[in-house]
Amino acid sequence: MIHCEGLVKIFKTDDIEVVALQGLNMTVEQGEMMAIIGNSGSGKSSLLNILGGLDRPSAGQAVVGKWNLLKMTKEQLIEYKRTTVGFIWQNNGRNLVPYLTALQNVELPMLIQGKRDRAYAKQLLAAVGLEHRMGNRLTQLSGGEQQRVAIAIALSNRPQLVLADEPTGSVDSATGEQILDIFRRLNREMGVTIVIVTHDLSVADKVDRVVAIRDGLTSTEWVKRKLEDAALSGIGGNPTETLPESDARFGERHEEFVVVDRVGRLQIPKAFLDEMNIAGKAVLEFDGKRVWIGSPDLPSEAIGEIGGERSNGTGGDEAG
Ligand SMILES: Nc1ncnc2c1ncn2[C@@H]1O[C@H](COP(=O)(O)OP(=O)(O)OP(=O)(O)O)[C@@H](O)[C@H]1O
Repeated sequence: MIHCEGLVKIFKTDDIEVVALQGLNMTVEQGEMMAIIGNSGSGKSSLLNILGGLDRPSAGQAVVGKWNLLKMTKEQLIEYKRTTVGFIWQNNGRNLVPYLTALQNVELPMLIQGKRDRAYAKQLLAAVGLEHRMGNRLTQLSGGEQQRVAIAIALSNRPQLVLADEPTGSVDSATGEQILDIFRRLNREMGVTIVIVTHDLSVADKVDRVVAIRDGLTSTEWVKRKLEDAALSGIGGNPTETLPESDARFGERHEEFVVVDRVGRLQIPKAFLDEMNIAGKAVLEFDGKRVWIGSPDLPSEAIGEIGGERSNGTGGDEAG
């Protein structure tokens, strides 16, 4: 559904250039529900805005379904936004009209496109659990209910892809959980691909996969373990070491992978680099099964020894 390769986004202001995405690679399968996680300024919104057709990439590849986001004309971009993608923001004021009812709000984008479908609008509001609130004005709804109206609106053009930027950011945790459950149901029942950008680690429990973005690049990926795998201990090393905010509970349920791009580049977590005293360059050794990364100050036999110990299962934490 989504394929980004070497994606670059540069923001130019008068005297400064900010490289928000530095050659990012990411693939999302059709029908997947996944989350993108990362610190403030890591490039999450830049990526989501590109995928939503709200902003143009500077270079690289970004393909969503049949659409090539780098090569689209203005007219194609409008058509893409109208037919393929639905957007949900944390601040849902961006796509809600306060003095209209919930139902009128959902019908509005349909009207603009000349395709009003009251039955479908009602069906969407029922799907987000608001059948009893359809006739209420937005000002009469709670923040969580308004967010559910925003989800119904995002689905009003029957999109194949829904992009949600911090959808649980401004609601309490119980409402946040409800919203994620709605996403999951829509994903299962309607087959919509869902990409959620968040700081919120509890989202990870509700999605199939989490991709971390660091400095404008995908760095680490966590895939939800199958139940039987989760019962086994020790798979995937010690994920909590590199998890954002070290959430051990999350680590127990997900298997961690480092993202390696087509030309073999990967990101080593800063904590590991500091621990190993690596700055600027490192030495690499391949023992036939694993690649070991060490500081240039470490004699190469030492890396070999560590490798030997590890493959015998007696070593400590992994270095590479
Ligand atoms: N319109 C813009 N003009 C200039 N720089 C920008 C613009 N939008 C984003 N940036 C810069 O690009 C980088 C990535 O920003 P982005 O908003 O994508 O990060 P983010 O991960 O979504 O952060 P947050 O979680 O705080 O929203 C930051 O350094 C930011 O300052």
